[in-house]
Amino acid sequence: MNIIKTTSEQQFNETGAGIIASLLQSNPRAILGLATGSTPVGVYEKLIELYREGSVSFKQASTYNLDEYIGLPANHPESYRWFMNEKLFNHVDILPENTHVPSGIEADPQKAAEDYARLLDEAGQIDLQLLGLGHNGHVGFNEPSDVLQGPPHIVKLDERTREANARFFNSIEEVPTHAITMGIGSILKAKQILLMAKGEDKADIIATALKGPITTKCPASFLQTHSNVVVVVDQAAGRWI
Ligand SMILES: N[C@@H]1[C@@H](O)[C@H](O)[C@@H](COP(=O)(O)O)O[C@@H]1O
Repeated sequence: MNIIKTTSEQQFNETGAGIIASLLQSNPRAILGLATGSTPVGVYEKLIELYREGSVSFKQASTYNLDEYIGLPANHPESYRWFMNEKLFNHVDILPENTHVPSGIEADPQKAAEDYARLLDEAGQIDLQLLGLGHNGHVGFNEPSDVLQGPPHIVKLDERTREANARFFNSIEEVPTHAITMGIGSILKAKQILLMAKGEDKADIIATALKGPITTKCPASFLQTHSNVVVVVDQAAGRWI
């Protein structure tokens, strides 16, 4: 596991974006697994900058997002499809049909999860999976539990996760109770994983995830079983690792 401790917000974002940009430069047809949340926002801004400078293109790339809230349509400002369009896709040369986010509005969410699983299988191996980290050790929306699931599936969100994400909604009541997420198996299939975390509030959980026991109670701990993980943290999140 390669741990990179950055010393400024700018370096944090540049490091994450640099890893993604180098992949796209060496393999323009790269398949990227992307994440939402506040952590990757600056990384996406930097990637847009690199695209505008002409140093990176997404024209032949394709993307698969980790997760989506159940019940939020693509035009809801808190849906992850909207987030991705706003924060990255609308500003680079990626073809819309090459961007994939699970659908949160299907009448049968279980089937939507199975459809996403099929789509991922057809796509082949993800070259690089970008991940943020939840305060409870979740990755994507794989919440701590007695059991974890491998393929994409429906999850009931932890109250802690809903509270953490309530900052993006008008009230906690508006935060969906369920989501569709890639499973831990889908995530671990990626060729390379880029885990990013910043801020003091992530210091304990990232140490637990990377140095503690591998347990379903901390889904991110399964990243210890992957042979190609790069971890990018700031000083605050990285203090115990
Ligand atoms: N489903 C997302 C995760 O993919 C994300 O990594 C995590 C951390 O979010 P943040 O980066 O805002 O701390 O929480 C969200 O709930």
